[in-house]
Amino acid sequence: MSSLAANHFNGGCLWKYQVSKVGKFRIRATWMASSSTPAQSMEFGEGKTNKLRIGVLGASGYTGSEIIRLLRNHPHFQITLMTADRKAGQSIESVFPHLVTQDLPNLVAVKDADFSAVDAVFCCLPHGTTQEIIKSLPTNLKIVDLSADFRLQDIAEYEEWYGQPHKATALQKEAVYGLTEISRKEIQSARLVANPGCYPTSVQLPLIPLIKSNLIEVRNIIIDSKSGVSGAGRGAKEANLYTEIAEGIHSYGITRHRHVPEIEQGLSEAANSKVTVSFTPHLMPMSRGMQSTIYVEMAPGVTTQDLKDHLGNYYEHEEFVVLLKNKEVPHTRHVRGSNYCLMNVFPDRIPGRAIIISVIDNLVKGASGQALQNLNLMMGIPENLGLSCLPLFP
Ligand SMILES: NC(=O)C1=CN([C@@H]2O[C@H](COP(=O)(O)OP(=O)(O)OC[C@H]3O[C@@H](n4cnc5c(N)ncnc54)[C@H](OP(=O)(O)O)[C@@H]3O)[C@@H](O)[C@H]2O)C=CC1
Ligand SMILES: CC(=O)N[C@@H](CCC(=O)OP(=O)(O)O)C(=O)O
Repeated sequence: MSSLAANHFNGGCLWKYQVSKVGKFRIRATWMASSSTPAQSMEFGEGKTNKLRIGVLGASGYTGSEIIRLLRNHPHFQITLMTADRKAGQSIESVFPHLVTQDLPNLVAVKDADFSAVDAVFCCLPHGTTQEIIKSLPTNLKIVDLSADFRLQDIAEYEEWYGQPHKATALQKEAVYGLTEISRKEIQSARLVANPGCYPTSVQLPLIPLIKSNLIEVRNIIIDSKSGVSGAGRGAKEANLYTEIAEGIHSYGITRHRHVPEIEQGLSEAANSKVTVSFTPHLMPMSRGMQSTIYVEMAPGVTTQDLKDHLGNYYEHEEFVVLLKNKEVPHTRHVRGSNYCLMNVFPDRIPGRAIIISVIDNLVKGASGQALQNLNLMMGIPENLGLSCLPLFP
């Protein structure tokens, strides 16, 4: 059993956290220790709520609605601003009837938003639009951006894969790539975090630790990924009609999906050399969930058990990344609606190769859940606040 402690200021009080770990699971205890100065409490916002005031930009979209759902169970965050584009002016229950029981502000257009009543924002907007909107936000705000706009360090690469020049290059330099379990230290001190894409999360969580320890070769990495349709957002698109999606699957973006440079950026950094991957995503007839099946070549003398042992040790103390035991096969059903990434490693029939399978919920660990983990970290509070719900099953 181990423990770690953290302090933060909220509503004029210093809250002390003691996080105790027993094996894989964390038990959290909180208590109020003493009064803080007004200046310190400013860090967490002022006003009637005594909570950190959160803006959700793009609250009428799928990832925005997941942020709202997760924040329902957050002890220190309260939503005070929600924006939409076409749906500006509407109430949240008219857009998402499942949120009717929540006491939330109406949706406003970004141009009409009052950011003086906000301490931090989740930016759940389409890429391209996001850069200019973030550029115009007050610089005191903490921001977690769920779009792809600040993920690629090389702006020439951004232009190549996203088909438009980057319009906020200074902010791009400031942004920290938010793959939580890998870059926790950098995220803690960041003001702007670029939340990873869903496919890159499912691929990098298993591969980065193995590459860093030279357990797999960085050539011939083949990634076969499958996503639920919510990955494409809520906007109406002909290709996403029930009649186009149901009872069939199809690949898309073969060799040119915009997550290729993001995956290669993360793996190259881990390898300290340029890594090129084969990546093919598929659209599945399911509303949410994502699986990546990854075929790798092991380094000379390395066995699949070595890969398992390493991933097991690497993630031993992580709440949200779990290496399955024995030959258990990860299943998207087992992460549905939760912030978990489940993974396992299997021997391939081809000697020297291994098959790694990882699953996440694209909207939670692949988007809003990881974004909340990151904002918790940026605020110096326990990373799992609002996130420790079990998956929906069946
Ligand atoms: N869906 C997923 O699984 C994942 C998505 N992401 C990324 O997160 C971001 C949000 O995705 P998602 O929630 O799926 O998208 P949605 O299409 O479901 O929602 C987009 C939101 O942005 C608003 N919006 C659209 N255009 C504009 C604009 N020009 N100005 C201001 N607001 C605008 C929409 O408002 P309105 O409804 O009124 O039109 C809506 O609230 C995207 O960048 C996406 O790529 C990242 C990881 C996973
Ligand atoms: C099924 C589907 O369409 N998925 C989206 C990826 C969703 C996501 O994570 O992408 P960003 O955050 O990078 O936008 C796609 O392939 O473009």
